[in-house]
Parts: sequence; C-alpha cells; structure tokens
Amino acid sequence: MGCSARYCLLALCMCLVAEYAIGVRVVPKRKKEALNSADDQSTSASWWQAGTASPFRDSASSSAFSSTHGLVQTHPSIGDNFGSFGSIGSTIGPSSNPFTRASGSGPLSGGVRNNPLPPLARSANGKNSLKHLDFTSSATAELRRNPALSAPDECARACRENEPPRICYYHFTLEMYTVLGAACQVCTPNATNVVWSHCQCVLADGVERGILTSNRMLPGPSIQVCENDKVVIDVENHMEGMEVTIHWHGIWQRGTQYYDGVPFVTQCPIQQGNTFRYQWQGNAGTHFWHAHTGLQKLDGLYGSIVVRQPPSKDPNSHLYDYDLTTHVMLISDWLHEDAAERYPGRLAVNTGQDPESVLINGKGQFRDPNTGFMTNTPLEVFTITPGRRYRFRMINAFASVCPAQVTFEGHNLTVIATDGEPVHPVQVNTIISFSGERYDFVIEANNIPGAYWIQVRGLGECGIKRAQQLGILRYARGPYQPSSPRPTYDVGVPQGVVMNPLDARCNAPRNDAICVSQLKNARNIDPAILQERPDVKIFLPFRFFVYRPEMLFQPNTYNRYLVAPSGDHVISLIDEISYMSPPAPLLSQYDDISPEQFCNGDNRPADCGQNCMCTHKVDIPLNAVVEIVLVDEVQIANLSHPFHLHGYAYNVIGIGRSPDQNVKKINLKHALDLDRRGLLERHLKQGDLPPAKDTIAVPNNGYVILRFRASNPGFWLFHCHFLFHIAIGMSLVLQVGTQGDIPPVPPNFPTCGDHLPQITLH
Ligand SMILES: CC(=O)NCCc1ccc(O)c(O)c1
Repeated sequence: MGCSARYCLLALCMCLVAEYAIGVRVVPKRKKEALNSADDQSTSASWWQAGTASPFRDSASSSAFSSTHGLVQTHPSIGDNFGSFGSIGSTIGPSSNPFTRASGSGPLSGGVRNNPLPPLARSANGKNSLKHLDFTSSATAELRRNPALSAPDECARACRENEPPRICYYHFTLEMYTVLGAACQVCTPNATNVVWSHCQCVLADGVERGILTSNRMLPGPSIQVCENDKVVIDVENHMEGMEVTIHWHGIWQRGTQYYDGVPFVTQCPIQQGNTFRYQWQGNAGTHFWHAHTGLQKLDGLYGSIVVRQPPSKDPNSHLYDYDLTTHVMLISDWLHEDAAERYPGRLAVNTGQDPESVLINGKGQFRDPNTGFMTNTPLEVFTITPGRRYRFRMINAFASVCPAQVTFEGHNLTVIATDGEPVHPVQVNTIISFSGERYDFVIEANNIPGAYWIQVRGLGECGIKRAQQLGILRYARGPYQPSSPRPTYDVGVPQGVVMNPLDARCNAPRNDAICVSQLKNARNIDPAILQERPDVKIFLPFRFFVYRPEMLFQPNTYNRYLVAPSGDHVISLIDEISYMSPPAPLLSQYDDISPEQFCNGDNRPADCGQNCMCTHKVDIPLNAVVEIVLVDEVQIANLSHPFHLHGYAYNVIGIGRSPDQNVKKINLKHALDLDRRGLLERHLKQGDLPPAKDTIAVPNNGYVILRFRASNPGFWLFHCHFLFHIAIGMSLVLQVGTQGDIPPVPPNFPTCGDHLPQITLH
C-alpha cells in the first residue's frame, strides 16, 4: 500500500514512520516497533513513539505533551490547577512570564511593550500548554500593539475573587485545510518543543479528507477565561468562496446581542478576506463556539469555551480538587467527506447524514468496515492522580441526529452542571447527550492506578454504522494501556445508571436512570418562573413535511429539501412554518426587510401551502415570563430533537410523553387537550428547582415544557440543533422587546442585502 492511500492505515503509518526515520535519522529497526505497536496504538505516545526515542515518555522535562500527560499539579487546590503553565496560575497583575511579556510591560501595567512577543503557546517554563487546547494564536499583531490585552494562555487561569478582569484576545484564522496533510511530515517527533507546539498537523481519526479549520487545529482554539473577563475574538475568514459567522453557544450576549453570530439575524455573514471582531463577556460555565453558517460546523469549525468562577461562587466546588484546562472533553461526529456531500443528500451511496466516526477532542481511530484495517492515530488521554477529584467539562459538538453515550470504565460520574448551569450533584455511570448539550461531571481517581477506557458511542441512527470512539483515562505514572480489552460498539463498557435516558420515562424516580427534568437547580430560581400562569404561553409543534417527488421537482420551482436516510425528501416545520433567512439581518437592518417576509402561527401568508416558507418570528414583551411547550410531531422512532435557545438559559419545567395509553402519537391537538386537563407534567412546586439549560432534547413522541423570563432583549434564534435540520428550516426567531429595547449595533457595523435597482439597459 502506498502513501497515497486514503486511509492512514497501518501500512501508511509505516510509510510515515519511514519518512520520519529519514528526517530524524532513526535506525530502521524502529520501524518494526511501529508495526508491533499497531495493536498498542492507543496513546498518543505509542503512535509517535514509533521510530523515535520518545520525547513523550520522559516528558517531565522536555515535552510539549508534559503538561497534558505528565502530572504537573501537586496540590489539591483549585489555585494550583494551572501549575502546568508555570507562572500563570499565580500571576495577578503584570505577568512575570519572561517568555510572553517584556518585563514591566504586562497586560495591566499599561507600560509600553517594546519586545516582540514570542510564541504565545509557551509559558514561563517553556512548555506548551497542551495540544488540543493549543492556545496558539496565528496572528498576534493586535496583542503586540495593545498592552491592555491578555493572551489566551494568560487568561486560562485559576479564577480568584477580587482579581481584576482581563481582556482576553484571540485571533481565529479560518481556512480550508487537510487532515493528514503535509504538515504531518514536518512536525517530527524529535523536533524542539517550539516546533511541536506550533505543529499544524491535523490527524483526526487518521482518515485523510479536506476540512475547515480555525488556526489549523481540530477542535479550533479553546477559549478559557474567568467570569468578568472580556473576550475579544478576531475572526479572519480565508475560506475560499465561503462566508461564515461564529456562534458562542451558551453565551447570553446581554448588551452585545449583535455578536451572537447568527447569519441574517444578528449580523451579515463575514465575507472571504474580511475580519469581524466579536466582543463579549461570558456567563460562567462550559460552552462552545461553532460556525452557524451552512454546514461548516460539521467540517471542523468548533472549539470549547470555558468561563470559570472563583470556587466560592460555584455551589459544587467542594466536590472537586481540580478543574483543569486539559479536562475539557469535546466530542464530535465526523464524516470522511465534506458535509456538503450529504446535503441535500444522495440516494445510493452514503445516503442520509449519519457520520462515519466520532472524535474526542479531535482525536481517534477508525476501523474500515470493509477491510477491517484500523488507523493508528493517537487517542485522547486524560491524566489523573490517585485520590484526587477532577471536574470534567464535556461538550457535545455533534452535528448529526445521533445522541452520544459517554462511559468511563471503572469510574462513576457525578454530574454537577449542565449547559453551564450548576445542579445538585447526581451520580451516574453513563451520560447520554444530544447535539449542543454540555455536562460537567466529577471523576474521583479512586480505582486501582492504571489506564481505563473511555467509550463514546453514537446512538440512534449511528447504531447502523456503529460509530464510536475510544479515549483513555490514565493514572499518572501508571501504564499507558488499559489492561481490559478494547470496548466494542456491541460489547462496551457497562452502562449502569444513565443520565438522560432515551426512553424519557421521567414521571417517577427510577434506579436505572435520571432524567434532565429530575435534576435540581443549584442556583436560585426567579419565583415568577414558578408561578402557575406564565405571561406568555406558546405551543410549538414540529415535524417534517415529506415531499412527493412530483411536487418537489415541478419545473421552475426550486424548493429546498433534505434526503433523509429513508430516502424521503423532507423539510422541517415548526408550527407548520419552515424558517427562511431574511435578505438582511433583523438586528442591524430591520427596516430593510419587507414586513411580508415575516410570519408566525397567527400570521400565515395567504398563499402559504403545506410547505410554508417565511421568516418565522414570534414577538415577546420584554420581561414577560414565557412558557414554551415543544411537541414532537415528527413521530419517527429513535429521533429526538434537541432545541437550543440563544440569549438565555431556560428552566426545564417538564419532560414527558402522553399519559394516555390509547394515544399512540402525540400531536398539538392532544397536547393542548392534556394541558386543559392538567395532565402535562410541570414541576412548579416549592423545592422542585427545575434545572436551567439552553439545549434540551424533546423526547421522541413526547413534549418538553420550558420557561424563562424574557429579560434579555434581542432577536434570538430558537432551533433544533441538528445541523441538517437547521438547513431545512427547523428554526424560528424570538423577538424580545421592541427595537428601542435592543442595543444599537456598533458604528460601521457591516451591512448586506439584495441589490435590485431599476433596470437601466435599454
Ligand atoms: C417520514 C419522514 O418524515 N422521514 C424523515 C426521516 C428523517 C428526516 C431527517 C433526518 O435527519 C432523519 O435522520 C430522518
């Protein structure tokens, strides 16, 4: 097999090793070791180890990996979490970091910085922070120019009370890029740390493909700041012929509504060659960023956001010793081709939108179902020290319809927060999550020191291709390899108690599962939320509309559609409307949009048929207590749609299915009837403490009730978070408040729109 093989199979890896061997003059005998390690490929060490005197084994002194794999922190206190960054954890005020700051001209001193900045990814001890959370920023001119700004690795710190906030600056360069591109041949294992920390090699699951990246990383750069910090991100779009916006999922954007990153709702898309500066202040929690335009998210445009708090402000801080930058766990589904290959979708080969693979922090391996060959790329490794308790921050960045099941071999998970909001701790063994959700959990290193499998399985439609990924939970100074056999899709890590069961039987406590609606909020709840009657109550049924091909392919009509795995040609409807973007952004150019563009359930355009397409907008008075009842009329087994609201966390008041055994399928009429009879489940009693979330799956053939106080004026997208369902209109906009309530956009905010002048050629 040659190096041009599409898959980085074992043979190809040998070939890569051979190239490395030339470059680094390693004795050929090592190649054999590469072969032998083929079955032993589960740590990043073993992959790169092949053919080198592994710099990662004795990483304590030299390796860029040391802060990830080498256990650096020794004191079980939050304040030492960032020991791996050298001075960062203890730096308050002007940085003492000689590598990133000219002395005396730190970020808060206001001094003149006359030394050029060396690489940002290095800290005082000269180590890179780590690989997948590489804080490298490709263009740092702004940082050099403006001494008030802090670099990413200065902002990723332990948060203390009374510490002055920082302004954290990031620069995202968006490009078309390649998995297993030639960069993978220049980042040689024996190169210096500097070279390695800037390595632009993207491995993913070892299968070559074109992708989209931010700063040539997958996931893209991690934003890790403290509450009250200001975050500035310059997004520079160099994707050939593509426009883009970035949404900061979970960030409420109070006061900065125009930086929410929704195309034609809060801004014009950023054109190729343009840079758009986002600026916001983050609410605490585990969040993430992703492209909100087209299908770019599925091609690689996503990354984590962590907004930390001083321990005194987290009601669950006593439950963990460490909250490390390295223990962010971003899971994503992965295709081996451009997402556009699946939209509108094919009829014969790779039908539907289901992913081939799953990644953990952009890493994994892939077994080719046809040949049985497995790629040899590194798996993600999380390192822990015996006796300590660790906060993990899990982000479900899936784009497809598959729920993801995360299980850690030999370790319980204590869930302490979801979607950034703390809950009373509950202990489970496995967590099922949907696209857009986040779950924070504590793992105690209380098992026999060793290496343990982490399994992430794609459920639902992903069961067909059996898409899964493995990672490793490793005790420091212990073995790299788990002693138990690799979990397979069918014989996996035992699941035990399930967080978020797919069957959504949530009306009574059970000992095999905990529903989201059974979690209890660990923060105070606005009492008005729990009043019997909300100010506004909105029923939103949603479903697909299935086109007959004769209707869809009528000459001179061009209706959009998605070819579902079933072969059905569908669009999405919420309250019988399929959302269409207006020609200009609602927030910044409202007056450029014809009133006829808008619609909602009470105002349907006269000629709107079964496939009614318009800009679905529901108006909500500022500060109203709003209740939304989502009703699943899709009625396809195995499919539960996660709804994400921008600008807010809502309280999940109830999750359920029809209590009427004779009702096989729920629909709007039945839900209204249940509501009249008081049979919809609402947790409004004192002490019910409904949890706060911004993304919740509506159980298949069921309903979800959520409430929020509409105190954040703006135009907020509310939508199914499945990527292909956004493309076919499963969205609407909530307009909270009037134009006058919404902050005006900054000066010179970009504009866009139709150009339809009079025809002047005679
Ligand atoms: C009868 C029908 O509505 N079929 C559509 C099923 C469907 C639609 C969209 C998807 O993403 C999906 O996975 C499955």
